[in-house]
Amino acid sequence: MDSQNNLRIGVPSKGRLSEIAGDLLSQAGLKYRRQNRGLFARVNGLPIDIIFLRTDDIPTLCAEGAIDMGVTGSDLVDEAGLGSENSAVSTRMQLGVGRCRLAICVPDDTSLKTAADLDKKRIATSFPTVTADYLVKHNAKAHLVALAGSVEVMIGLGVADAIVDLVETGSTLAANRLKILEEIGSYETVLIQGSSCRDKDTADRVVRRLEGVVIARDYSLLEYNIPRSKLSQAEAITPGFNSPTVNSLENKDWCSIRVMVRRKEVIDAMEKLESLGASAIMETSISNCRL
Ligand SMILES: Nc1ncnc2c1ncn2[C@@H]1O[C@H](COP(=O)(O)OP(=O)(O)OP(=O)(O)O)[C@@H](O)[C@H]1O
Ligand SMILES: O=P(O)(O)OC[C@H]1O[C@H](OP(=O)(O)OP(=O)(O)O)[C@H](O)[C@@H]1O
Ligand SMILES: [Mg+2]
Repeated sequence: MDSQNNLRIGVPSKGRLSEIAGDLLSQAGLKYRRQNRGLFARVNGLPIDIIFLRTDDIPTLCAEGAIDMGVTGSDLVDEAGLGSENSAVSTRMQLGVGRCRLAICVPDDTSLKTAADLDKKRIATSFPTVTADYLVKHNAKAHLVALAGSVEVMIGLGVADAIVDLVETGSTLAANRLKILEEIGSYETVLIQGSSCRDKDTADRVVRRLEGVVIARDYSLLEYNIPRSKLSQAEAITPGFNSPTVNSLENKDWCSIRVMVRRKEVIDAMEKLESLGASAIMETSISNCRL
């Protein structure tokens, strides 16, 4: 196939999402070699090119049709003004990683109570579009100072009365003696697709492959034996992704169950199943799946 028709996927060239995106694509069987600081790589055996870009440029370049798909933060999709329905990009998948919140933050000892109190104040942020939208909804007219980074120090420097920035663990806020006044939104890493995508079949294939990895990361396979008389109670504890697989055992009064369970619920489910009378309860991790 002519490489001009290859599906182009934009991947962060540096920063925290660069490794996250690379690992996901590699686990989904999209193998490529990035040479030195090259900005382009061809995927082995598939009609796909990887373009390495700044994370915050990926939504706009996808909307412009320069790339067909991209891995980026949903916060950056919103900030590019592309978060609404009917826009030039759509979110194909939430990737279950890179979770963070965007928040209005103020000094620990502030007298400010709500977003409305920010009227006539100064706010420093790397998210002027999302911030302006939020302030309009809360009837506050503030002066926005748009910056590329290190936003948390701006109150101390006298540049602003409040900031709007991403918060993950909250440790940067604590280190700068700031606290959250209001949360604007919750975000995560997403796979986006442009409306003029040049190869929708390959794009769907990429989505299916990534779904296999993302679901597998979230779930474990649980197997156990249970008396048939307890089957419906066991099914209530582990309803499964679709429904559990029930197999017969030599002893007709018993059956064996195979079921997918959210990883964070496994220990709790094991305890409940044991109390119910289940035996040989085993958890196996899954690295990839098709449901
Ligand atoms: N703690 C966090 N701080 C900032 N961004 C985060 C955090 N956790 C997840 N993210 C996501 O990562 C995106 C930033 O990705 P980027 O590739 O620019 O990484 P970076 O490490 O912030 O790079 P840079 O050094 O250029 O600031 C955010 O838009 C957000 O979606
Ligand atoms: O709640 P936390 O876990 O502390 O994470 C949030 C901090 O991390 C990010 O900064 P980054 O490291 O990207 O530096 P930057 O400001 O230079 O972009 C973000 O802008 C916050 O400052
Ligand atoms: Mg950053």
